[in-house]
Amino acid sequence: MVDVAVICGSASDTAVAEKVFSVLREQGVSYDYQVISAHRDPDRLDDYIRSSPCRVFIAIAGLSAALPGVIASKTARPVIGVPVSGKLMGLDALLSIVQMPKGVPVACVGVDNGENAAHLAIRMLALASE
Ligand SMILES: Nc1c(C(=O)O)ncn1[C@@H]1O[C@H](COP(=O)(O)O)[C@@H](O)[C@H]1O
Repeated sequence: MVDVAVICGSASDTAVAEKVFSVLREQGVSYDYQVISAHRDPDRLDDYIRSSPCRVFIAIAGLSAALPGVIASKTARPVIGVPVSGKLMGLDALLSIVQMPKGVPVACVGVDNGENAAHLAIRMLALASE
């Protein structure tokens, strides 16, 4: 059983994931880490979402960042997206994550701001434990 599932679209997003881990570790929150692309490996992503016992997902992705939205389409658990800076300073990923259609919500933190994704996840978890 883990509290948070952290998923990156690519191993190249690891530096942003490390920011998430550092806050979660500091606060004693358990997490699982996976690199799974919704674009490149949709079936494995589907399997992971179905089998993960986590309570919150943090999805980290750059470029055309479908990952957080695809996760949100497959679970009712909260999804926090972290846009990663890349070719367009992260604006492409930011807009991909923020502009979700109604009914499929994704919370979005600032570009490369893995720390805030972890802090927001911790606040969500606190709702259930208070
Ligand atoms: N946005 C996505 C998705 C996805 O949304 O499924 N899969 C990979 N990516 C992003 O592509 C960028 C370049 O990836 P590579 O470095 O592997 O070419 C990464 O920032 C990743 O998050």
